[in-house]
Amino acid sequence: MVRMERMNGLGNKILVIDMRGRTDRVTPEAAIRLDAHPDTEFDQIMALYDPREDAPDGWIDILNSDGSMAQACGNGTRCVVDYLTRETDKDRFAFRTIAGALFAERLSDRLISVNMGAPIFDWEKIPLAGPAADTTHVALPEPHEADPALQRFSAASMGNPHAVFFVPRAVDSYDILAFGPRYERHPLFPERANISLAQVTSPSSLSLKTFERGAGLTLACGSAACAAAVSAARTGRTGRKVTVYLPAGALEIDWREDDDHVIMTGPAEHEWSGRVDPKTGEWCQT
Ligand SMILES: N[C@H](CCC[C@H](N)C(=O)O)C(=O)O
Repeated sequence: MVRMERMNGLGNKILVIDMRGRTDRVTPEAAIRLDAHPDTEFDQIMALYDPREDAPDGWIDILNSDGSMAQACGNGTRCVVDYLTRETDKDRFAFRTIAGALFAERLSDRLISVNMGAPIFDWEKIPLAGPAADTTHVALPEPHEADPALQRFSAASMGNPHAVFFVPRAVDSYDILAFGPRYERHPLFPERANISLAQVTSPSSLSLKTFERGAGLTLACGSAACAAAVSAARTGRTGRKVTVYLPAGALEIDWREDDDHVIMTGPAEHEWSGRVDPKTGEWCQT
């Protein structure tokens, strides 16, 4: 059994599983068993493995609740930092995931910043299934909704694929469950996509709701907040510093001019500690 922390990032349900010192991996079977129990159901598992030369604070595997691997998880990364700050007085961390290097900094007991890297707008790298000259306005081929606001989106990758639909009304006024699953698996998205509704509320703020790839409707999606903020800035809807409002709070996004990197700042919350068998998913609270 290894240490497992039940945490959340603005309500995004995270399990941090500490695999340091081991050579095995958290299995998809364990992930599916953990998600099947109401106390351990999650959006993402952040599995932390031993440091490496190119990852001084550890390698992180990100597992969605459907067992699929993800390249980025902003809310989950903040939870890993919060977990590690209970064993060290370090403030700066360098990880690596399948998408590359990932840097984070603890700003206070409540706030953690994650450098999510530079957004990717090239249709082939997002990826989209076909050419898109302008990824700020991509028309979604049939099957799509009748509402014109749900027929075109801005596409971006934060290491993981995002489709952001800018809508004129409150994001909660749309039934995202009616089209989110179909849009997530639309043929235009060869690696599926995180589907977000964004309502711009000022030149420096927007509200967001996301149907996540591999996890479904979540209370918050950090990488989607980044994708929505850069898409809003690209289309002149906002500046490069945006507050993204979610049901449980806000994320501050800063798309830096100097290095094109996106810095996401927000909280992480610890709920309970436990232990888990990474092979079978058998667990207990401690
Ligand atoms: N479902 C996402 C991964 C988690 C993203 C989200 N929880 C975040 O905080 O960034 C994907 O498969 O691309």
